[in-house]
Amino acid sequence: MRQRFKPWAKEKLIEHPEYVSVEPEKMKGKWHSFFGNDNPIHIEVGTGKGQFVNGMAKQNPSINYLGMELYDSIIITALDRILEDEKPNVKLIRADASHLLDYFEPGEIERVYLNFSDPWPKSKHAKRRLTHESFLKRYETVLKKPGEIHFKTDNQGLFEYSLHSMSTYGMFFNQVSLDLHKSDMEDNVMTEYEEKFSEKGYRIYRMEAQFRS
Ligand SMILES: C[S@@+](CC[C@H](N)C(=O)[O-])C[C@H]1O[C@@H](n2cnc3c(N)ncnc32)[C@H](O)[C@@H]1O
Repeated sequence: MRQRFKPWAKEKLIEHPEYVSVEPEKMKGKWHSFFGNDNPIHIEVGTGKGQFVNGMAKQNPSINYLGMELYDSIIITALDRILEDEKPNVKLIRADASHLLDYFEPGEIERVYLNFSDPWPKSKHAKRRLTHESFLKRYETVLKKPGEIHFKTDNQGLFEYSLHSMSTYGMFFNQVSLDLHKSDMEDNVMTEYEEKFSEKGYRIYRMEAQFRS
């Protein structure tokens, strides 16, 4: 995602500790208290501008959504979206998924969403893909068993890589769609990238994968 440097973004994030955690290590094991309830917590890794987590939070008030994003200048738009109508069940974490184990206790999360993750097409960059084995290990640890990953992308190469990486890891698939917008899924919440690419006529791929318990 293209980002413009916004020097004021960090300050604004810090002004809203009720919605954004910029020091997630301090929240390890305490995420339910951040939401003020024991409802399941679902995270979107690489939430971007937060359209998905905000839409999901509106659609499913008894699930807590946590949007994780690397960059202040991008996550700031997700915060603006939350502030527009102050939903209690969506919060943000400005953090790098590579350090997931520093932020969450084992079993603290109930689902991981990966939407339109950066494809890193060169094979020398495969380790950076969010569905690389090293990331799957981290997700498996922080997820409550059995633990699911829901994944959407327009990128056929990344989708094929991810199917292979997950099945090699021993995961199985509850749903696989090779053309989501022509499928019968009724409650799909679109992400920014999904809107942009489907308007251009690109096909959207989707899967629900589960770890073996
Ligand atoms: C292509 S965008 C997709 C944004 C959004 N999910 C969507 O579908 O519209 C991918 C986002 O993932 C973020 N990202 C990439 N690697 C990450 C990581 N290791 N931890 C957290 N966020 C990451 C990027 O900064 C970027 O905003």
